[in-house]
Amino acid sequence: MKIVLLGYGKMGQLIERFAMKRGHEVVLIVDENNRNSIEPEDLEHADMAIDFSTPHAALDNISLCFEANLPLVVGTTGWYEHLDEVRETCLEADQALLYGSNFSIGVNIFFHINKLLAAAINPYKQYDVQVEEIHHIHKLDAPSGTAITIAEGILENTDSKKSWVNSVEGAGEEVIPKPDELLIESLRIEEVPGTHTVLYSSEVDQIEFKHTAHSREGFALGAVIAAEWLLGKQGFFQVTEMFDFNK
Ligand SMILES: NC(=O)C1=CN([C@@H]2O[C@H](COP(=O)(O)OP(=O)(O)OC[C@H]3O[C@@H](n4cnc5c(N)ncnc54)[C@H](OP(=O)(O)O)[C@@H]3O)[C@@H](O)[C@H]2O)C=CC1
Ligand SMILES: O=C(O)C1=N[C@H](C(=O)O)C[C@H](O)C1
Repeated sequence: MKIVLLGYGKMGQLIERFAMKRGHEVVLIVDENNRNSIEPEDLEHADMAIDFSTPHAALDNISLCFEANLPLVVGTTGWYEHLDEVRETCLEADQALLYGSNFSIGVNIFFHINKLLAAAINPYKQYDVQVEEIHHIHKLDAPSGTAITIAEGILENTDSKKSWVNSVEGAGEEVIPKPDELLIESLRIEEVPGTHTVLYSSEVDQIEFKHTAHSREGFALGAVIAAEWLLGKQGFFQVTEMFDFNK
Protein backbone atom coordinates (compact mmCIF):
# COMPACT_ATOMS: atom_id res chain seq x y z
CA MET A 1 0.00 0.00 0.00
CA LYS A 2 1.22 3.54 -0.78
CA ILE A 3 0.66 5.60 2.37
CA VAL A 4 0.50 9.36 3.05
CA LEU A 5 1.36 10.25 6.64
CA LEU A 6 -0.45 13.32 7.98
CA GLY A 7 1.51 14.21 11.11
CA TYR A 8 5.09 13.05 11.61
CA GLY A 9 5.58 13.38 15.35
CA LYS A 10 5.86 10.62 17.95
CA MET A 11 3.14 8.51 16.32
CA GLY A 12 3.73 9.33 12.64
CA GLN A 13 7.38 8.24 12.85
CA LEU A 14 6.52 4.97 14.60
CA ILE A 15 3.73 4.24 12.09
CA GLU A 16 6.22 4.69 9.26
CA ARG A 17 8.43 2.00 10.86
CA PHE A 18 5.56 -0.49 11.27
CA ALA A 19 4.16 0.26 7.80
CA MET A 20 7.55 -0.46 6.18
CA LYS A 21 7.97 -3.65 8.24
CA ARG A 22 4.62 -4.85 6.87
CA GLY A 23 5.65 -4.17 3.26
CA HIS A 24 4.01 -0.78 2.71
CA GLU A 25 5.58 2.36 1.29
CA VAL A 26 5.33 5.89 2.70
CA VAL A 27 5.03 8.14 -0.38
CA LEU A 28 4.40 11.52 1.29
CA ILE A 29 4.94 12.98 4.76
CA VAL A 30 2.90 16.03 5.76
CA ASP A 31 3.52 18.04 8.90
CA GLU A 32 3.01 21.59 10.08
CA ASN A 33 5.92 22.85 7.93
CA ASN A 34 4.60 21.75 4.51
CA ARG A 35 0.83 21.36 5.13
CA ASN A 36 -0.07 24.73 3.56
CA SER A 37 1.57 23.81 0.27
CA ILE A 38 -0.19 20.42 -0.07
CA GLU A 39 -3.02 20.17 -2.66
CA PRO A 40 -5.40 17.23 -3.29
CA GLU A 41 -3.46 16.40 -6.50
CA ASP A 42 -0.35 15.70 -4.40
CA LEU A 43 -2.17 12.69 -2.92
CA GLU A 44 -3.34 11.14 -6.17
CA HIS A 45 -0.79 8.32 -6.35
CA ALA A 46 -1.46 7.10 -2.80
CA ASP A 47 -3.81 4.32 -1.63
CA MET A 48 -4.33 5.46 1.97
CA ALA A 49 -3.70 8.32 4.40
CA ILE A 50 -3.04 7.96 8.13
CA ASP A 51 -3.59 11.07 10.27
CA PHE A 52 -1.90 11.40 13.65
CA SER A 53 -1.58 15.19 13.73
CA THR A 54 -3.21 17.63 16.16
CA PRO A 55 -6.81 18.20 17.32
CA HIS A 56 -6.68 21.54 15.46
CA ALA A 57 -5.35 20.09 12.17
CA ALA A 58 -7.44 16.92 11.89
CA LEU A 59 -10.57 18.41 10.29
CA ASP A 60 -8.65 20.15 7.48
CA ASN A 61 -6.68 16.98 6.83
CA ILE A 62 -9.90 14.96 6.61
CA SER A 63 -11.30 17.45 4.06
CA LEU A 64 -8.09 17.26 2.05
CA CYS A 65 -8.38 13.45 1.80
CA PHE A 66 -12.08 13.62 0.90
CA GLU A 67 -11.24 16.08 -1.91
CA ALA A 68 -8.53 13.71 -3.12
CA ASN A 69 -10.83 10.63 -2.87
CA LEU A 70 -8.23 9.07 -0.59
CA PRO A 71 -9.35 6.68 2.18
CA LEU A 72 -8.00 7.65 5.59
CA VAL A 73 -7.43 6.35 9.09
CA VAL A 74 -7.68 9.05 11.78
CA GLY A 75 -5.94 8.42 15.09
CA THR A 76 -5.88 12.06 16.14
CA THR A 77 -8.09 12.79 19.15
CA GLY A 78 -9.70 16.03 20.36
CA TRP A 79 -11.98 16.70 17.34
CA TYR A 80 -14.92 14.44 18.24
CA GLU A 81 -17.41 17.30 18.69
CA HIS A 82 -17.39 17.39 14.84
CA LEU A 83 -17.96 13.65 14.44
CA ASP A 84 -21.55 13.89 13.18
CA GLU A 85 -20.77 16.44 10.46
CA VAL A 86 -17.70 14.47 9.31
CA ARG A 87 -19.76 11.25 9.18
CA GLU A 88 -22.41 13.00 7.08
CA THR A 89 -19.88 14.46 4.63
CA CYS A 90 -18.06 11.14 4.36
CA LEU A 91 -21.23 9.19 3.55
CA GLU A 92 -22.68 11.83 1.20
CA ALA A 93 -19.43 12.01 -0.77
CA ASP A 94 -18.92 8.19 -0.87
CA GLN A 95 -15.58 8.41 0.94
CA ALA A 96 -13.86 6.04 3.39
CA LEU A 97 -12.77 7.00 6.90
CA LEU A 98 -11.95 4.90 9.95
CA TYR A 99 -11.33 6.66 13.26
CA GLY A 100 -10.50 5.50 16.74
CA SER A 101 -9.43 6.98 20.04
CA ASN A 102 -7.10 4.04 20.55
CA PHE A 103 -5.80 1.49 18.04
CA SER A 104 -4.09 -0.92 20.45
CA ILE A 105 -5.60 -4.40 20.70
CA GLY A 106 -5.29 -4.31 24.50
CA VAL A 107 -7.35 -1.13 24.82
CA ASN A 108 -10.00 -2.44 22.41
CA ILE A 109 -10.35 -5.55 24.60
CA PHE A 110 -10.50 -3.15 27.58
CA PHE A 111 -13.32 -1.15 25.88
CA HIS A 112 -15.31 -4.38 25.47
CA ILE A 113 -14.84 -5.65 29.04
CA ASN A 114 -15.46 -2.13 30.42
CA LYS A 115 -19.04 -2.26 29.10
CA LEU A 116 -19.64 -5.76 30.51
CA LEU A 117 -18.22 -4.69 33.87
CA ALA A 118 -20.42 -1.58 34.00
CA ALA A 119 -23.52 -3.67 33.22
CA ALA A 120 -22.58 -6.23 35.92
CA ILE A 121 -22.09 -3.56 38.59
CA ASN A 122 -25.11 -1.45 37.57
CA PRO A 123 -27.62 -3.14 39.98
CA TYR A 124 -25.30 -2.51 42.97
CA LYS A 125 -25.92 1.15 43.75
CA GLN A 126 -23.42 1.19 46.63
CA TYR A 127 -20.62 1.55 44.03
CA ASP A 128 -19.68 4.95 42.62
CA VAL A 129 -17.62 4.97 39.42
CA GLN A 130 -14.82 7.23 38.21
CA VAL A 131 -12.33 7.18 35.29
CA GLU A 132 -8.69 8.24 35.56
CA GLU A 133 -6.30 8.85 32.66
CA ILE A 134 -2.58 9.61 32.83
CA HIS A 135 -0.58 10.88 29.85
CA HIS A 136 2.67 12.69 29.07
CA ILE A 137 2.92 16.44 29.56
CA HIS A 138 2.98 17.18 25.77
CA LYS A 139 -0.60 16.00 25.23
CA LEU A 140 -2.80 18.79 23.81
CA ASP A 141 -6.26 17.42 24.66
CA ALA A 142 -7.98 16.46 27.92
CA PRO A 143 -9.63 14.19 28.66
CA SER A 144 -7.94 11.67 26.38
CA GLY A 145 -10.01 10.27 23.53
CA THR A 146 -9.62 6.82 25.11
CA ALA A 147 -11.06 8.08 28.41
CA ILE A 148 -14.05 9.53 26.52
CA THR A 149 -14.68 6.16 24.83
CA ILE A 150 -14.42 4.42 28.22
CA ALA A 151 -16.83 6.94 29.78
CA GLU A 152 -19.32 6.48 26.93
CA GLY A 153 -19.18 2.69 27.48
CA ILE A 154 -19.98 3.21 31.17
CA LEU A 155 -22.78 5.73 30.49
CA GLU A 156 -24.46 3.27 28.09
CA ASN A 157 -24.56 0.65 30.85
CA THR A 158 -25.02 2.58 34.10
CA ASP A 159 -28.45 4.00 35.04
CA SER A 160 -27.14 6.37 37.70
CA LYS A 161 -24.77 8.37 35.41
CA LYS A 162 -26.05 10.65 32.64
CA SER A 163 -22.96 12.51 31.38
CA TRP A 164 -19.24 12.90 32.06
CA VAL A 165 -17.25 15.85 33.41
CA ASN A 166 -13.50 16.38 33.27
CA SER A 167 -11.06 17.57 35.88
CA VAL A 168 -7.42 18.21 35.01
CA GLU A 169 -5.11 17.90 37.99
CA GLY A 170 -3.24 21.13 38.62
CA ALA A 171 -5.49 23.19 36.30
CA GLY A 172 -6.49 25.30 39.29
CA GLU A 173 -10.22 24.75 39.06
CA GLU A 174 -11.83 22.14 41.32
CA VAL A 175 -14.52 20.11 39.57
CA ILE A 176 -17.03 18.49 41.90
CA PRO A 177 -19.22 16.11 39.90
CA LYS A 178 -22.97 15.95 40.56
CA PRO A 179 -24.23 12.49 41.58
CA ASP A 180 -25.36 11.72 38.02
CA GLU A 181 -22.07 12.92 36.47
CA LEU A 182 -19.17 10.57 35.76
CA LEU A 183 -15.84 12.15 36.68
CA ILE A 184 -12.90 11.72 34.29
CA GLU A 185 -9.77 12.80 36.10
CA SER A 186 -6.79 13.72 33.87
CA LEU A 187 -3.21 13.70 35.11
CA ARG A 188 -0.16 14.80 33.10
CA ILE A 189 3.13 13.20 34.16
CA GLU A 190 6.44 13.41 32.25
CA GLU A 191 6.60 10.78 29.46
CA VAL A 192 3.72 8.39 30.36
CA PRO A 193 2.46 6.84 27.04
CA GLY A 194 -1.10 6.29 28.32
CA THR A 195 -2.71 4.72 31.42
CA HIS A 196 -6.46 4.36 31.93
CA THR A 197 -8.23 3.13 35.06
CA VAL A 198 -11.88 2.63 35.91
CA LEU A 199 -12.54 2.69 39.65
CA TYR A 200 -15.67 1.43 41.37
CA SER A 201 -15.70 2.42 45.05
CA SER A 202 -18.05 1.43 47.84
CA GLU A 203 -17.70 1.98 51.59
CA VAL A 204 -16.25 -1.49 52.03
CA ASP A 205 -14.09 -2.04 48.94
CA GLN A 206 -12.78 -0.83 45.57
CA ILE A 207 -12.65 -2.51 42.15
CA GLU A 208 -9.94 -1.23 39.80
CA PHE A 209 -9.81 -2.05 36.08
CA LYS A 210 -6.64 -0.73 34.48
CA HIS A 211 -4.77 -0.63 31.15
CA THR A 212 -1.17 0.55 31.04
CA ALA A 213 0.58 1.12 27.71
CA HIS A 214 4.31 0.38 28.09
CA SER A 215 5.10 2.19 24.81
CA ARG A 216 3.33 3.62 21.72
CA GLU A 217 4.05 0.51 19.64
CA GLY A 218 0.61 -1.04 20.16
CA PHE A 219 -1.09 2.15 18.92
CA ALA A 220 1.16 2.37 15.83
CA LEU A 221 0.84 -1.27 14.80
CA GLY A 222 -2.92 -1.05 15.31
CA ALA A 223 -3.12 1.99 13.03
CA VAL A 224 -1.33 0.15 10.20
CA ILE A 225 -3.61 -2.89 10.64
CA ALA A 226 -6.59 -0.50 10.53
CA ALA A 227 -5.34 0.93 7.21
CA GLU A 228 -5.04 -2.61 5.80
CA TRP A 229 -8.61 -3.34 7.00
CA LEU A 230 -10.01 -0.13 5.45
CA LEU A 231 -8.42 -0.60 2.01
CA GLY A 232 -11.15 -1.34 -0.58
CA LYS A 233 -14.04 -0.38 1.75
CA GLN A 234 -16.32 2.66 1.53
CA GLY A 235 -18.09 4.27 4.47
CA PHE A 236 -17.55 5.67 7.95
CA PHE A 237 -16.08 3.23 10.47
CA GLN A 238 -14.87 3.06 14.06
CA VAL A 239 -11.85 0.98 15.03
CA THR A 240 -14.12 -1.16 17.26
CA GLU A 241 -15.74 -2.55 14.09
CA MET A 242 -12.50 -4.39 13.29
CA PHE A 243 -12.86 -6.67 16.27
CA ASP A 244 -15.07 -9.79 16.23
CA PHE A 245 -16.06 -9.48 19.89
CA ASN A 246 -17.97 -6.28 19.03
CA LYS A 247 -20.09 -7.95 16.32
N1 LIG B 1 -5.77 6.68 18.33
C1 LIG B 1 -4.66 6.27 18.92
O1 LIG B 1 -4.41 5.05 19.09
C2 LIG B 1 -3.67 7.28 19.35
C3 LIG B 1 -3.93 8.60 19.14
N2 LIG B 1 -2.99 9.55 19.42
C4 LIG B 1 -3.32 10.92 19.03
O2 LIG B 1 -2.58 11.21 17.85
C5 LIG B 1 -2.28 12.60 17.79
C6 LIG B 1 -0.77 12.79 17.54
O3 LIG B 1 -0.05 12.29 18.62
P1 LIG B 1 1.57 12.40 18.68
O4 LIG B 1 2.18 11.80 17.47
O5 LIG B 1 1.94 11.91 20.01
O6 LIG B 1 1.75 13.99 18.60
P2 LIG B 1 3.04 14.82 18.18
O7 LIG B 1 2.86 16.19 18.75
O8 LIG B 1 4.28 14.08 18.49
O9 LIG B 1 2.91 14.93 16.57
C7 LIG B 1 1.96 15.73 15.94
C8 LIG B 1 2.43 15.95 14.52
O10 LIG B 1 1.42 16.66 13.82
C9 LIG B 1 2.07 17.60 13.00
N3 LIG B 1 1.16 18.64 12.56
C10 LIG B 1 0.83 19.84 13.13
N4 LIG B 1 -0.06 20.48 12.35
C11 LIG B 1 -0.27 19.68 11.28
C12 LIG B 1 -1.07 19.78 10.11
N5 LIG B 1 -1.82 20.87 9.87
N6 LIG B 1 -1.08 18.76 9.22
C13 LIG B 1 -0.31 17.66 9.42
N7 LIG B 1 0.48 17.53 10.50
C14 LIG B 1 0.49 18.51 11.41
C15 LIG B 1 3.22 18.11 13.85
O11 LIG B 1 4.13 18.78 12.99
P3 LIG B 1 5.37 19.63 13.57
O12 LIG B 1 6.28 18.61 14.19
O13 LIG B 1 5.94 20.26 12.36
O14 LIG B 1 4.77 20.57 14.57
C16 LIG B 1 3.72 16.78 14.39
O15 LIG B 1 4.54 16.16 13.43
C17 LIG B 1 -2.81 13.19 19.08
O16 LIG B 1 -4.10 13.72 18.85
C18 LIG B 1 -2.94 11.98 20.02
O17 LIG B 1 -3.93 12.13 21.00
C19 LIG B 1 -1.78 9.22 19.96
C20 LIG B 1 -1.48 7.93 20.23
C21 LIG B 1 -2.40 6.84 19.96
O1 LIG C 1 -1.83 11.65 23.04
C1 LIG C 1 -1.47 10.47 23.31
O2 LIG C 1 -0.31 10.18 23.57
C2 LIG C 1 -2.50 9.42 23.27
N1 LIG C 1 -3.68 9.75 22.83
C3 LIG C 1 -4.78 8.89 22.66
C4 LIG C 1 -5.95 9.37 23.50
O3 LIG C 1 -6.19 10.58 23.56
O4 LIG C 1 -6.67 8.52 24.04
C5 LIG C 1 -4.44 7.43 22.81
C6 LIG C 1 -3.33 7.11 23.77
O5 LIG C 1 -3.83 7.04 25.07
C7 LIG C 1 -2.16 8.04 23.66
